[in-house]
Amino acid sequence: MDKLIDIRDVRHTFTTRTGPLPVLDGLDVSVDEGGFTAVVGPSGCGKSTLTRLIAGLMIPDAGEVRVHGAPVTGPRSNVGMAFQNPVLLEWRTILQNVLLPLEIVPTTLPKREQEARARRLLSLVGLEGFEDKRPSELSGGMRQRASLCRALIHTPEVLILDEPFGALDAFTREDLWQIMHEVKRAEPFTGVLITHDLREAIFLADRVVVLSGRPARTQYVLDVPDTGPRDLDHLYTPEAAEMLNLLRHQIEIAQGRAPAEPAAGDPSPGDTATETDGAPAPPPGSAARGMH
Ligand SMILES: Nc1ncnc2c1ncn2[C@@H]1O[C@H](COP(=O)(O)OP(=O)(O)OP(=O)(O)O)[C@@H](O)[C@H]1O
Repeated sequence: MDKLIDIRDVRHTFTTRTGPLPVLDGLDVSVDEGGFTAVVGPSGCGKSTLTRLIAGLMIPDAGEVRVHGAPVTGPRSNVGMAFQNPVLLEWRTILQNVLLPLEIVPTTLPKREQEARARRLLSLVGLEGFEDKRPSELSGGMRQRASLCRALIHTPEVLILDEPFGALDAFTREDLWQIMHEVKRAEPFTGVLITHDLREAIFLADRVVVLSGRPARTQYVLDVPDTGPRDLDHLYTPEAAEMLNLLRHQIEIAQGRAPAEPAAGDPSPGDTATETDGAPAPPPGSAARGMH
């Protein structure tokens, strides 16, 4: 499969009032066309900065950010974004909110077809009948579903989801995970999901990238095996438990609460022991790569 997003050895330091703040230091992330990559890591490590790189909202000090093989040199209009706070405009109906990107990004789609597409997306996420409501008339989960339709209306090349379900209660969140699978089947997209929820990461994504603490580098990559259509029961299988254990261990390393593992080929510190002793092994069918 072709890489749609290819980020290599990216380094970046922000200038702040209190001095330089190194945020990224060796970031490698690639997302295949049609793939869905989740990015996890300690709070404040640089996950949202990564989404800004993909959207072309900032250019890194060093390294490469390519989309479809071309270097990203400025803001990209063909990116859809959804955030934890959906920020829908109260003076517009839900349908008008979903149509908003088409007023900003040039489109050749005739008006009637734009509206038909917005209605189709709303129906796909279960919001049929709510097209003429105002955002305040919807629950938090419904607003987030509308925000997802808005992010998809212009058929973006890349869909970026920055903790979109973080503020929702557990049941609503799980509903939305299932809706996401339905949306991806009906409207295939290439996705990048930023999340703090490891269950969400393995349920939605086909690849999970673990970032180290700040300045972030790519610490670990887990390819989630494709087990066909996923339902929530999938999260309670031994394979899922193993993946979650492994990712949790990697997060502990990223937070500095567990020792880092040696790179392949590094001399072992003891006669027989290795630093990976005690670390969970990758579950069968998954491919895991440590990055050093
Ligand atoms: N434009 C900026 N100027 C200066 N510092 C910034 C800027 N943008 C982000 N930062 C800082 O860079 C660091 C990484 O921010 P970022 O939002 O990417 O982290 P994050 O991993 O998404 O955080 P969280 O998990 O808390 O959402 C933070 O310390 C943040 O304060």
